[in-house]
Amino acid sequence: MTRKLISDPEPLQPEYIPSNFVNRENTKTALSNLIGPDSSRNIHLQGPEGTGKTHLTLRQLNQLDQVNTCYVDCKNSDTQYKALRQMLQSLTEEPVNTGYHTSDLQRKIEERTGAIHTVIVLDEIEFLLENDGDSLLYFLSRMENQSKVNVITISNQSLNLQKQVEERTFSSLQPYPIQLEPYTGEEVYDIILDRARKSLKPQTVQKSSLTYIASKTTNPRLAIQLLKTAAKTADKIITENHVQQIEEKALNEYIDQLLNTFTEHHTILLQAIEELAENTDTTIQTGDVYESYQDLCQSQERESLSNRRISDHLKQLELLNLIKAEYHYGGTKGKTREIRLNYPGSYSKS
Ligand SMILES: Nc1ncnc2c1ncn2[C@@H]1O[C@H](COP(=O)(O)OP(=O)(O)OP(=O)(O)O)[C@@H](O)[C@H]1O
Repeated sequence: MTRKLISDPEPLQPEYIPSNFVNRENTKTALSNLIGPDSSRNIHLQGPEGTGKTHLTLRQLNQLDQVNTCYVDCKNSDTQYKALRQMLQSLTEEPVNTGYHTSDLQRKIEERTGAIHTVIVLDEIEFLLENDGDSLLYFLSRMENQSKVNVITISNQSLNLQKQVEERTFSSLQPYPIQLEPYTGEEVYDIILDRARKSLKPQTVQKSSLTYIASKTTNPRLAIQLLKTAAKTADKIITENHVQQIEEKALNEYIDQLLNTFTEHHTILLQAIEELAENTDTTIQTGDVYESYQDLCQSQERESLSNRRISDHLKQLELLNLIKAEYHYGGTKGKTREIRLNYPGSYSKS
């Protein structure tokens, strides 16, 4: 990162957890009452992208003493097996080899959680539920040491947890629901103002440029990315005009970051959809996406994946909210999907 305008790059990084959260007092209080050795409640946190679900939870975990914590990002650990390995790794602070059977991992986790209060966070749980069903949640909801465990599930707005899991799982889990509402423009303004104050040199950002960013998106993650890209590229001062010039670059960096734990095929697939979207005002058929994806693979001399795998990749792009899909059932082709791009904020590709 260039340092011309930036005095401290940390507050602009995705993993930076702020000490002050703008307007989330109620959520902070709820989390501190519900998580920890005095509680065995399970929680389901839900809300649109960037509303602070992950960082508010991590902040709460950081404040707990004498407690084991396991954080699992289900985007990467999207099967019961991978998630259990990740949990055991967190609990033992040692690598866990792949030779174990699922039931061995479950037993070891039960042993560990019996000794000391444990908080298990399953972030972006929709990826695991979509890919592998609810067997992990069922196991967690029936563990022996329920009184010593908090299970926290976090999901985006589209998941209906109660519908997605079996009734027996939901009724033993009984998660306390916490709903996070989207931010207003003023709240996004306050969030980026705070980041600008902490990371930029004095008098390097015009107020109108922050107002402009806050008018473009209610997602603070994207807003912070806009500020960061603007700060890295401006000469002396960030003006509204400068933000307008770097918007597309910032959007691309934001999307790269969302996709950085996925494969190159996800990127190629999104590129195929972008190209199709440029040439049509209506929705895109899945068959056209496959074709266009295969053409792109060929032009890049890469082997393309099967339709079955590409279908799973499309679902993941949908869960990342980068595309919207409408499903149609019946007819000669069985289940079909119509797709359109869904870029964050009020952005579309020019
Ligand atoms: N109230 C707030 N005050 C300050 N910063 C915030 C606030 N809410 C969110 N942020 C910042 O916005 C970014 C996104 O937050 P976070 O990752 O916690 O959101 P999320 O709801 O988990 O998003 P997603 O569902 O997309 O994973 C982070 O940089 C976080 O620090």
